[in-house]
Amino acid sequence: MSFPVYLIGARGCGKTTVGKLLACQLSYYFCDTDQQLQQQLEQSIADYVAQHGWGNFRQQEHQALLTVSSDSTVVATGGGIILRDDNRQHMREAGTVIWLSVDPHVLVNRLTADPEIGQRPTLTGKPITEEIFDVLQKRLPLYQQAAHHTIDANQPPEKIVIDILTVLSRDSLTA
Ligand SMILES: Nc1ncnc2c1ncn2[C@@H]1O[C@H](COP(=O)(O)OP(=O)(O)O)[C@@H](O)[C@H]1O
Ligand SMILES: O=C(O)C1=C[C@@H](OP(=O)(O)O)[C@@H](O)[C@H](O)C1
Ligand SMILES: [Mg+2]
Repeated sequence: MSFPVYLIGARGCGKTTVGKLLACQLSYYFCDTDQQLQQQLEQSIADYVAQHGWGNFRQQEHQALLTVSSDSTVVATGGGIILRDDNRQHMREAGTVIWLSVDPHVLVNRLTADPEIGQRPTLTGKPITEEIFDVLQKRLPLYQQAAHHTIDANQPPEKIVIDILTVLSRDSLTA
């Protein structure tokens, strides 16, 4: 059975980028909870959060996670998916959870180069490249608790995909 593969990690760790490449290599579908949400809501995350707040966003995000969770699918989640217990439990039980672990200074460089501010409004009121250190510090235990595997994602996307395929093949051999 080809269960879903969930990519988790901080903003800018490469969930969307690596997810597309990984899906291609696995001949899986690719879904992104942020893209799913913005299409369904017909507005950017920034606009939705400005109007309805983060609490309502997290409820929408939970529903998007359930919607895109299907067999033979690579799911790129949003960086805050791990905040809800039910999201962490769902992903761990429904499929394989891969944490793309990236050094915060590398995240700063990537988010500076490509902030995608419509999708990534500030979480704390600080600029997203400043808040990343505190946000990541608070979320580390949740990424660790949710993940079946941790991958060093400070590398080029293609190398990350190779490392993910290696752990997935080990899983299938020991299943
Ligand atoms: N492994 C990587 N090496 C260098 N740049 C990367 C890597 N993964 C993603 N990026 C770049 O970082 C930015 C954020 O990537 P993205 O896939 O949107 O991350 P996420 O979905 O985790 O927020 C994009 O500009 C992307 O091109
Ligand atoms: O870290 C977070 O709480 C968020 C990360 C974003 O997704 P990416 O991690 O794909 O940027 C997006 O879901 C939203 O801005 C909230
Ligand atoms: Mg993304």
